[in-house]
Amino acid sequence: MRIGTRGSPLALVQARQVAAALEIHSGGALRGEIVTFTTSGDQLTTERLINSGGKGLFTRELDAALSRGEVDVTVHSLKDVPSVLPEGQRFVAFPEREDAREGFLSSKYTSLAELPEGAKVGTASLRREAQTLARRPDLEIVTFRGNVATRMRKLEEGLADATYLAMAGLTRLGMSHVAHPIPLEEMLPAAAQGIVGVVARDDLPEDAAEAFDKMNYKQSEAAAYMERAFLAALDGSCRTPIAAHTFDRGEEWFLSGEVLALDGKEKWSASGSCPKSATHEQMAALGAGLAAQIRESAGGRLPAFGETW
Ligand SMILES: NCc1[nH]cc(CCC(=O)O)c1CC(=O)O
Repeated sequence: MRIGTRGSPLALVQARQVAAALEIHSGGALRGEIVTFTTSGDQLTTERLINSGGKGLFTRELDAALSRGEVDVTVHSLKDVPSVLPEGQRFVAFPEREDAREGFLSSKYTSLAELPEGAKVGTASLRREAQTLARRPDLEIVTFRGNVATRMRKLEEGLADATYLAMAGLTRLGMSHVAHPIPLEEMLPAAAQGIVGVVARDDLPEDAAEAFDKMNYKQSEAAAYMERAFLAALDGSCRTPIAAHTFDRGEEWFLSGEVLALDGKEKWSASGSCPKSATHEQMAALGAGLAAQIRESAGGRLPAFGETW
């Protein structure tokens, strides 16, 4: 099986884990060969350009390669995957979710609360920017892009006093020790953060489909459907101030979502639950329902997402 992926260190770790699981779950009958692609998102270096580049920046080239049959499956960080997959493609596995929390990185401070008045926080994420300003309007946001090593160097150079990275990425790279995890209730992560999605064409052979089904985790799958439905109903992506997370409450899934004004001065939240036995449609209905509640309570004051692309 040819496994398409971005070439970043994190993407490669994720693709290799899928390749290893494929081999195990097919009893050695199937092997994975990693094929790397550079996506439009990888080429972005200009400040804020990422916010005007459109949806699917990190997936477009992989989607095309899968459609053309150059690869058999693609592996993605689910939070970078647009709400609607290309025609003829479907998810075949959501492996075990990694730590979904945000990580706080700083050489001097251990949390947002400790930062002195007017300190600089580096991020290129509109969600992290809005969530930061909501709690600390005095802070200054500076644009921070690049991989983990680049961002840590920027911190050391003093370009910012602190930054955020997803614990999932850091943990997969064996670097979770550089960050202070932020409780989920304190800073709700991006929808699908920490989840990996495996995508195939509709014509995936049965033996491969079975192997992917065995590496699928019900928890990751449920969270994927609920959080992505919430996001889709708000027409957002990981570059808009929308956050969502699914909590495990025994017999039920508890979905919590929020949308913020770009300056963090307003915040709309909604939450609800559904039984773990719910169908994908019922899960998606919960996500869409919470989004509708937020639209109603915001009454036309939601940021105009369409215009931020
Ligand atoms: N938007 C970039 C991106 N996409 C996935 C991850 C981390 C891994 C994950 O959340 O699954 C990151 C980096 C980050 O937000 O710190």
